[in-house]
Amino acid sequence: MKLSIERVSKQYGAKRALDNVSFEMTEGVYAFLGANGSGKTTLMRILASVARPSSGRVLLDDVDIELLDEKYRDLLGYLPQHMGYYKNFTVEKFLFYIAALKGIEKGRAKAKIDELLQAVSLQEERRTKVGKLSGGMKQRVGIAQALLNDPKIIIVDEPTAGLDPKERIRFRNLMSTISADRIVLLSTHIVSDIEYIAKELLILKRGMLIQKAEPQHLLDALSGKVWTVTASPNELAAWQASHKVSSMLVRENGTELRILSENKPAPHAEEAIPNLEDLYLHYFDEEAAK
Ligand SMILES: Nc1ncnc2c1ncn2[C@@H]1O[C@H](COP(=O)(O)OP(=O)(O)OP(=O)(O)O)[C@@H](O)[C@H]1O
Repeated sequence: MKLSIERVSKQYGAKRALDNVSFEMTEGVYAFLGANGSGKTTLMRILASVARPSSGRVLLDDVDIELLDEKYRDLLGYLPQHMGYYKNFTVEKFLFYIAALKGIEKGRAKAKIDELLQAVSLQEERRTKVGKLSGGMKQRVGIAQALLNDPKIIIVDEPTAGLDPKERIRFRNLMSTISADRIVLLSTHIVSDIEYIAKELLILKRGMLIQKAEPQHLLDALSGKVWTVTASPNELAAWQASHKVSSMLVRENGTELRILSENKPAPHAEEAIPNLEDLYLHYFDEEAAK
């Protein structure tokens, strides 16, 4: 299976939300990293066929998804950034309702709902009204509804927003397991969500795809540019003003700063192994500073 994005642009009035984006995906997890407004949601909506590109096209195994139409949607599972829920429906009823919309026969839907409620650990909430669930629980209902039709292409926009650390790990494992024979595309600001599971990272910046590569490849490119230095409290502000600081860790002998720098920033600085947080800062420094 191959999903090809060919020279896709999207214009909203004078705003170019996507600018000539091209790439291909096969089975596995792909993760969009991008600052706010970089075009992730716009691209995901186009791939989920709820929005159309202003120019360019999307092909599944070399056939335009507009021609495939319903056949394409049958293969699709989509969790939008802001999912609309029916508050008065119980979790179970909501999932049956979505299953019916997707044309899934009742017996099959029941088996699938049982399986998915277990996968997202919501068995005990199956008769709870959606309006009474916590944000993280609602998000798990959203993940379950996206998987109801056993989709071959899964598009999830910030799926872990609102999930606690345990739920994030669960979600990561679920995506990793199901991606063996599926294309999974997810967007996030939280880099730990995609560590270990992403086959490729796609870095979008102001509507342009500026990188698409294996995480390790991108991390290797940062090698020799990440350093740690230990600073006393009165030195911290100066370090922050003069360098890109990716993290700070309070230790007994001072604060350990993680710094991105082309050159060794101080004689006592020690080289560190780049991680995804460093990578995010490297690409989105100006956005992060805004
Ligand atoms: N319907 C719309 N009308 C006008 N402009 C829009 C519309 N949708 C998105 N945009 C603009 O297009 C750009 C890309 O937005 P998009 O929502 O795709 O970004 P994003 O990377 O998903 O951001 P976030 O991380 O904040 O969700 C932004 O500048 C946004 O303001």
